[in-house]
Amino acid sequence: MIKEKFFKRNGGLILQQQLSADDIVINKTRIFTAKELDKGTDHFNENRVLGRGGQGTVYKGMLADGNLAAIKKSKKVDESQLGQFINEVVILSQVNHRNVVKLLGCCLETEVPMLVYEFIPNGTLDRLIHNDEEFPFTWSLRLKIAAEVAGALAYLHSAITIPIYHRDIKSSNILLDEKYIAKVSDFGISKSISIDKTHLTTQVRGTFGYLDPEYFQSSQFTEKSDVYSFGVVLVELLTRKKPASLSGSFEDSHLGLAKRFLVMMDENRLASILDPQVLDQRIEEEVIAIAELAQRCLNLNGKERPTMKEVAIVLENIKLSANPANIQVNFETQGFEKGESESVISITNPSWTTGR
Ligand SMILES: Nc1ncnc2c1ncn2[C@@H]1O[C@H](COP(=O)(O)OP(=O)(O)OP(=O)(O)O)[C@@H](O)[C@H]1O
Repeated sequence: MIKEKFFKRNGGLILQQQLSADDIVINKTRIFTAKELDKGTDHFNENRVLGRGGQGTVYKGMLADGNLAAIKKSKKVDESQLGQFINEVVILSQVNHRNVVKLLGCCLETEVPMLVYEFIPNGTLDRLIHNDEEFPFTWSLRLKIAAEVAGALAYLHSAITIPIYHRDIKSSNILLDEKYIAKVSDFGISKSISIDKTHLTTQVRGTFGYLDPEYFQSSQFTEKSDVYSFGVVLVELLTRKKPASLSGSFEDSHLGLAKRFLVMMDENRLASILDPQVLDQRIEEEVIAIAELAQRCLNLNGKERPTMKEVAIVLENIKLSANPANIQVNFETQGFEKGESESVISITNPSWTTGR
């Protein structure tokens, strides 16, 4: 039968094997029929398209139980690339975290395999930062999203039995739900270290602007490469600028955002690169703490970067001590306007600056 042929070709047997090795997982990951997904997306109607990525097209659909879902239909790929699809199923079915998008299951009996996720209604962080200027993107929301993503990555790196590296952290892979809770998505090129023990890859993967320069040179992906990419997301949250802008001034496009940010930090000119909305909100002490954290994440030497766990702790501490009455710092060293000096005194609660 043709369905069986596709199921086998799409890695269904490998998947069944992997999933049956884990009783808990098998209960969670459903195998959907082609019929249910076809019906739920109105025959993969163009007006149901949520977005298109490197791996395929994502459709909004309704499942037989009435729940909304995002259905990722892979591009036509040759058999060697099908592993990437199964990879995402195997990895995501081991993960259970409130800030990681939930995989509901997959469908392998069609010519191109499909993945079914919970539907996340508020688009991507990328859209919020760069395409939604009307949105009142408060500092506390930025801080909350950063802390949530860091928590999810810390969990993936260390809290589960087999560490998982995401390998493509960027603002367009961070989805936002109805309450603007962040959900990390797109695990297509992730690796759990049990699958790839050496982390030595022949082909450098990831996204321009977010890619760890050390990994780019050595092809050796480490947990610190995710830390670097997360650092770029922090800089996006601070500046509302694109990581690899092809438009704008020569200076903008010539140097990537991460590099420009590091130059500004070195020259004590942080204020000149910040999003004006961030400056307006008078939370300079927190901004400096986040900028310093981003600077550490972007260290060219991976070993010098903090772990995601450290990053998550620092962010939680900044959130907790985000009471301007308790924290005062001298901003003039980072090039803030002298006129803002009424909020400039000395540090009385430096816990977040040390990350402890
Ligand atoms: N669970 C989901 N709920 C709602 N929308 C989603 C969901 N997953 C993906 N999308 C939408 O589909 C788009 C494409 O997602 P996808 O992960 O395939 O690609 P990408 O991250 O944009 O690109 P690439 O795969 O090349 O890195 C996303 O930008 C998002 O708008």
